[in-house]
Amino acid sequence: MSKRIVIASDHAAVTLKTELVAMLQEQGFPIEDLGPFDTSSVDYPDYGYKLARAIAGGRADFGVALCGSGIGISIAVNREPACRCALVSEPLAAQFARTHNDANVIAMGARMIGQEMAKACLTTFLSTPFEGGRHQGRVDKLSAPTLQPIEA
Ligand SMILES: O=C(CO)[C@H](O)[C@H](O)[C@H](O)COP(=O)(O)O
Repeated sequence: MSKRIVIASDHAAVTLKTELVAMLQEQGFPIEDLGPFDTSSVDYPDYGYKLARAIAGGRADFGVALCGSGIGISIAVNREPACRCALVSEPLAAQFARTHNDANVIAMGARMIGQEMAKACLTTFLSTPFEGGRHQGRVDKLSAPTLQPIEA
């Protein structure tokens, strides 16, 4: 079954969001756009929360989170324990986000990278599987309710 994707942004990344939605639709992904739908100023924590709740609630398998730098919305999404959100600006980082971190949300900054680079990052992200193995235990630690100290 095709991966279900949700996408959200703030005002700074509405144009990039529209481009990525069109690409994903062309590629046949079920994609839900959580907004916003115009460039009026909004707060990235609100849309990061909306996206994170959609992932946590099982409405989607993967998320695409966008803002001007990608930083603010990635911080917001990562407050939801079910989300592993990776901020990337080139495809190798998108690849590692999947192979090593099993990231389920990709964040990008519309004021940091061009549309073609963002498309390349997203394509890599969605086509790269998690490697498992030695990475599984580390990812499990990320998903625990709290991080645990190691013995000194
Ligand atoms: O979260 C950010 C910075 O880490 C994003 O770049 C936002 O899009 C940015 O802060 C919005 O800024 P604006 O001046 O209100 O457009």
